[in-house]
Amino acid sequence: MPEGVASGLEKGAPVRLDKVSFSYGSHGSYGEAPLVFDVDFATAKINAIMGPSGSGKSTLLNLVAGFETPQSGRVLIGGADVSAEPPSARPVSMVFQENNLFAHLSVEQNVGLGRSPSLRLTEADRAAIAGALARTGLAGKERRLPRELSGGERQRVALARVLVRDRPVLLLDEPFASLGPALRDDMLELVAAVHAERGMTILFVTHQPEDARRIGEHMVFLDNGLVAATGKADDFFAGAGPEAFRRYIGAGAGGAVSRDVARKRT
Ligand SMILES: Nc1ncnc2c1ncn2[C@@H]1O[C@H](COP(=O)(O)OP(=O)(O)OP(=O)(O)O)[C@@H](O)[C@H]1O
Repeated sequence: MPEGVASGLEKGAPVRLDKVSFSYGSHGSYGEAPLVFDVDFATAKINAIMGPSGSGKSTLLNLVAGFETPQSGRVLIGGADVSAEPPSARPVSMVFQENNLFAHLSVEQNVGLGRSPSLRLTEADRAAIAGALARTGLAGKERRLPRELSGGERQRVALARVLVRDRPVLLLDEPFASLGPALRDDMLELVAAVHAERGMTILFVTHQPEDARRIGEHMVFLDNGLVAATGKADDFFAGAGPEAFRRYIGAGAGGAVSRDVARKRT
């Protein structure tokens, strides 16, 4: 990966979408309203991104990652305009809900890709990979193929790769949505612990209010292709969020603002 954009960035680079507009297909000519994002994410914090299905959460992450290109406006990471940069040149890592791994490569190789796309690894790379595998509870599973792992273990491999890449921005697109509640809890703990160590800026798309409540520090709420509200996650869950947010989590999680939902880490 080209190091140009990443080098010199401190941990937890600021991420900003400056009047970004985007529409799929024929640039909106069939009447689809464009998605418009004008937002600053909290630097070095865990930003929860929530909103109804179709509100634009994945599109927003893809614009930051470079898988989509704005029709107008700018994507700024660490103050630099990366709008024209391909994904590989952007100082970000991304973990999806699934399919993060290459099926024919071992755990160790999948993690190694975070260090070198050609898997030409130095001793220092190998040490970093071993450290990341230990950190994510995968020591001893180095030689396994992804199909020989559980769903949770596969997501741990993806997180181990994030660790060895060591980028200042981490994009998480519902990475634990297909895991059961106990496993999801473990993974949230791991993300929170990694964030405490590394301090990267995290953009965390989730449909689960309890997940956002548990590790989210800042909230970005999308509605209908727009940033409808932003603020401290605690304030949103204390009922100070917009009516649309209360309706959303009320409908989606049976009144998740109540106190008995997973308590936030301190
Ligand atoms: N590849 C695509 N081509 C055309 N339209 C798309 C494409 N991907 C998404 N859209 C549309 O863009 C809008 C935003 O979609 P997006 O996937 O970003 O929403 P989301 O908030 O992530 O939804 P979900 O919570 O269901 O994953 C939706 O109206 C969706 O139908």
